[in-house]
Amino acid sequence: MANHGEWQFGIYFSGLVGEKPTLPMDYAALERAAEAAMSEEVWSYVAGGAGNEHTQRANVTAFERWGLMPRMLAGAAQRDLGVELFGHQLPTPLMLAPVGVIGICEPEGHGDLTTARAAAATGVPMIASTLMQDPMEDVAAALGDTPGWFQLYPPNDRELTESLVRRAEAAGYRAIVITLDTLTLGWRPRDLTIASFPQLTGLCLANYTSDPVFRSRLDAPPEEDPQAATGLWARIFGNQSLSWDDLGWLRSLTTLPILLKGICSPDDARRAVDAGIDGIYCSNHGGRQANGGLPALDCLADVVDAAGDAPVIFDSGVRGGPDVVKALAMGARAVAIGRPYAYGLAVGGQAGIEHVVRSMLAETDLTMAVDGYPTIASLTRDALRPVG
Ligand SMILES: Cc1cc2nc3c(=O)[nH]c(=O)nc-3n(C[C@H](O)[C@H](O)[C@H](O)COP(=O)(O)O)c2cc1C
Ligand SMILES: CCCCC(=O)C(=O)O
Repeated sequence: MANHGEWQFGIYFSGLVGEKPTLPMDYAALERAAEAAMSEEVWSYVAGGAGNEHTQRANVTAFERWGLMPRMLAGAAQRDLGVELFGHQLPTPLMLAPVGVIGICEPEGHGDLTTARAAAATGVPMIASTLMQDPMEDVAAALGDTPGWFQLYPPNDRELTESLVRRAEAAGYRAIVITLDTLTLGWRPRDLTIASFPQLTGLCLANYTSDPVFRSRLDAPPEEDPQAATGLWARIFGNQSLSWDDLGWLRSLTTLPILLKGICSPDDARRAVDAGIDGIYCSNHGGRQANGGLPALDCLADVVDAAGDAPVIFDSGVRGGPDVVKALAMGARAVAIGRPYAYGLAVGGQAGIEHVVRSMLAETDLTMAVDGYPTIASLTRDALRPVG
């Protein structure tokens, strides 16, 4: 059994064992190292966002507008970061957000499997994207006992949608996350300039090309005519006519918990819960889709209030332990990271992801220790004050 507790009490400090760390110890250094490690195409794709990237930057600076109130003598010598989600006890509230094309962040092109192995080693759940270089079954096997959720981009083909959900169930994923904010791709100037997007996504169609329904739609197998497979994928990927009326049908496909990702409006959160959705994933896709929007953090509290008993997962702009703590205090049940672990993978492979995860957990744990919050339950909105 892997030791998932290495981050506790901040012992994940290379300095404590007297060695100079070989991996970056802060986010700015991680970003610089990732840019140096990645090709220009991959860097533009992963680091970039929509438009002039205002929303992407605002996601990060939104955290600076909130401060944590330190409490003394609060019994925080021992912390418990455990949370319950859909009947499962998780050791920490951290999750790996779905990053389609994570495979390309690793030269060997098996970044999905590497991510799953890092998730297994740290006990931090992975949300596996529909867009992967390795099929979901292989990724689920690499996760072992660590929970995996499957992120669904519902294609414009009901039979294929059903097949993907059934496969996810059979492979052992424990929840389905339906992403709603990317039914079409946002305006991404960096990708438009480098024009690399079709090549990069074309590498990540393993969940489609391994699917019997997808294959049945092709005249020749994808191995013989990859271009036709990519063309078909491009035609069925977007499902812009998806509506609230389709949720009943999506709900009927599985007994697994379903979450909707990309929810920022409290009205949408309410509507989702009314439609039998089990969890809300508050996110603006890390600022990669709509520019000119609100920072995701600014939407979180209202979404939590509207979701009632349904758990809310949060991502977009989380860059360190204090951000995790602030999102939890706002009411998120769990907090996910996207770019940080993709950069970890580019810089150090599996060890790089583990380093990012353990550093973030160590900083979360230490923030709670220093500020006097022993448990996730002790983190309420009372712990937060607007800065200035
Ligand atoms: C390169 C890249 C690919 C992504 N692919 C997906 C995806 O396939 N499905 C999805 O729901 N979200 C995807 N996202 C969005 C992430 O799940 C997450 O919402 C976002 O990265 C969080 O913001 P952060 O990068 O600031 O942490 C992707 C993000 C990045 C950076
Ligand atoms: C076609 C969607 C690509 C994956 C994605 O979600 C992203 O790049 O943000």
